[in-house]
Amino acid sequence: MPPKQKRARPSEEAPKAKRAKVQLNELAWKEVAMPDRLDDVEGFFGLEEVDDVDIVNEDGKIGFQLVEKGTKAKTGKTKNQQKQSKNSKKAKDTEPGPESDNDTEEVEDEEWEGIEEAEVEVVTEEAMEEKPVATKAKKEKPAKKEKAKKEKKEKPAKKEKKPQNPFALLDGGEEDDVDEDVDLPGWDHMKLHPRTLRALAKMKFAAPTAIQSKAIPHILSGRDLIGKASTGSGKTLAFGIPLLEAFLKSSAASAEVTNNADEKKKKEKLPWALILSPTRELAHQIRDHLATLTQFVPELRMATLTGGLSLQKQTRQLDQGVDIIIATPGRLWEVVSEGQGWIDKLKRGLKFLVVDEADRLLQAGHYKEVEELLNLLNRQAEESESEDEESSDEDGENVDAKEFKNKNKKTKKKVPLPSRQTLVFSATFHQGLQQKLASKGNKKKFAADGLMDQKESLDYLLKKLNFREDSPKFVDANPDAQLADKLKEGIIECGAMEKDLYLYYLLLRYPCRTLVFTNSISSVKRLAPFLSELQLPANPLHSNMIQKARLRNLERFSNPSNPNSILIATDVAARGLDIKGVEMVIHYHLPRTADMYVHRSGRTARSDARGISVILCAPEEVMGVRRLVGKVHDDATKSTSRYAMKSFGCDRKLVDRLKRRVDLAKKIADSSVEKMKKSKEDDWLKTAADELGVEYDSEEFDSMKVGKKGQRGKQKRDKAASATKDDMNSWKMELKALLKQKVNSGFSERYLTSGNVNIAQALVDGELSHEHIMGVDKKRAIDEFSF
Ligand SMILES: Nc1ncnc2c1ncn2[C@@H]1O[C@H](COP(=O)(O)OP(=O)(O)OP(=O)(O)O)[C@@H](O)[C@H]1O
Repeated sequence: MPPKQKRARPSEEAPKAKRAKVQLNELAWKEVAMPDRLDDVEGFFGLEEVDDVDIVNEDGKIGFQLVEKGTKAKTGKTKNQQKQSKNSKKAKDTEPGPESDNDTEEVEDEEWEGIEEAEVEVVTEEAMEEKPVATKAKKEKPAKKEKAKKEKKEKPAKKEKKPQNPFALLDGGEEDDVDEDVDLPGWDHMKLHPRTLRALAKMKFAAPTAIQSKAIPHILSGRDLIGKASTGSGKTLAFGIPLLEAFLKSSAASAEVTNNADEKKKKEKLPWALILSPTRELAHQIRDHLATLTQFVPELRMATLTGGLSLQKQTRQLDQGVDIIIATPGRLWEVVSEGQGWIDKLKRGLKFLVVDEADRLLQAGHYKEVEELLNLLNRQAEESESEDEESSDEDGENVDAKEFKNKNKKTKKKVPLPSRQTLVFSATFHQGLQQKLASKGNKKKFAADGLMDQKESLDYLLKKLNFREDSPKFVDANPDAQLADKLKEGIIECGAMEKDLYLYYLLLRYPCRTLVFTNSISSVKRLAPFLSELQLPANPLHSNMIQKARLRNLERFSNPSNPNSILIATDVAARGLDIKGVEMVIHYHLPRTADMYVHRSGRTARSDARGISVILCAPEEVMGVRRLVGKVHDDATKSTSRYAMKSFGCDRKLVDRLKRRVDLAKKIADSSVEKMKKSKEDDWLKTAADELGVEYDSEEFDSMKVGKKGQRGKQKRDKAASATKDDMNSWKMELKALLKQKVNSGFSERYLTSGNVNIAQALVDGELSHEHIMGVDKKRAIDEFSF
């Protein structure tokens, strides 16, 4: 990775005949394919490579040379070459470098240090004229054709007859002739481009979902739109398909423009769509999804701007020219603050602005950045033009920097309507939104439902979006229900202290990919080891974890080889995550808002799948559940359906039998956690006391620290921390013995009699399953609902 501010310098020597120099940025960098997952693949996410480049060393000066077509291309990034470049650069240049970027990819950045400053020499004129886009398209085609040919050889019969089903064409591995017709009657009415249809066929999406059916035609006709649809209902493609259609249409139109007419504009390659996402994980998910959709349109280029990856690499991607930017507001703000004129480019280029999960953008602390970004995007074109002139005439200060400085000083002018189309999507827009927009926000009207702050902010944000129309099209794909069709909801009423027991019961009785939500980080920290003691390994996920651990745990949770994986998470995992096979969501705590319940529960029953959401409800939460039902289910106000949430039937006898296991596991886990916490705290306090030169007395400190209110909790924690090694050992032995016993009829004798079986290992090896422990056939929680 190149360092932050270093750029290639013009050579001081006279250029050799017919050799032109280009910047590293101008090469056709290609992203290295990574497994289809959300994480950053141990730091390799976003790795790029370039073909047809040799590294040359002329008189100790490192450079790059494009090799002629037909000759064997070498990548410019072997480790040795990087080191060579780096070393030689270091040897030559003793000037202090720019301050290092504190981004997460320091290692990779370090390895690239020095290479950015090297010059790139284009040997042939033909090569020089190749634009990155064209290079990419040309290079990918032969590879695809070869693959298709290979597949054709393996399945020759399929090519002969016209496929009966629309997907057969793709299954047969036909050549990628993008103009070939794909017959997908479900999509007929939208008159989509053959390349879009081909991708849909490959994804096996035979027909649009409701939100896609309702929203896409309006977007295609040029309307601004607010789309609401339940979780997992395909909102990403509801905006993704029209974006692709518009791109295909505009590239067809621009192909008709004669070479001379708009040559300059074509070269500039302005971004024409910006998608804002509240989280980095979502941004990558959207990108992956759109990448699948646009797989037959290699000339369309996307860039993801999110935290956690090198800012320089992302900026370089932008410099190469992108069509669609998918960004989190924080990182986009950073990019525009860098001052490379990006706000100006966005203003001139954007044809689409998409805000996904708009209500989340308000809650996540991004609001300020979103607002500032929209302010800048909405600024009058003339202002930016005059600043442009100033900046180039005077001190060369960039447009963005000036806009930042002046944005508050300017007298407010009427914001002109933008030429871009604005699309806003979420699962939790309320129904009165359209009227509110039309009335331009009567704040008093919103106060009635007690959610004043959020709705006021939302109204404000929507105004900031500066829709072209007074009343943008409001499409609600599920006006009667906020939750997915195939989601079943249940409630287990239990004592507050029994939640662990019922959680264990559910996980043991109904093994499946399960997501457990809690309201606090400390609960996640406690429950993960607790379940682990019970031989149910659970992956924790909360915002205090380092990003890499979060991503790794998410990846483990979504690993298809473990269909019974468990994730214990705070609401950081509540929105947007599209993880295949999540069958059950358990609300260990009642969510704080109805919207959060909708999003949490929406991690299951996605697309056409079934799923179940169960609330573990303590007596003090009953009123909250009633309020929740009233908000989420419209028909809940009718006396006949007062309880839209059915009581989830539990085998109470079985629950009783699990009690001792749970008690022991709790003791072991709580003691371990408290011991660890205490030793960490003691270490820290001792060091602090040493530094201050005072004596550290833990008891005295504790009495000062904890008020009366916290005394009970503290006593409990102290008790847990004071468990002796012998206590722990005897609990562990007893638990181990209990875990080997059947809790129901039909338990495998092998595990009853063979005393030295390592149950955890047997579970991992797949020799032993939950059914063995339970002594019953696997049951699906969803099947327990017979309504
Ligand atoms: N037309 C279609 N037919 C079948 N499956 C589809 C179709 N469109 C999208 N899907 C699939 O549905 C799943 C959910 O889509 P998506 O993530 O876009 O949902 P969403 O509405 O944005 O959910 P959330 O509100 O939770 O973010 C994805 O796995 C996607 O591949």
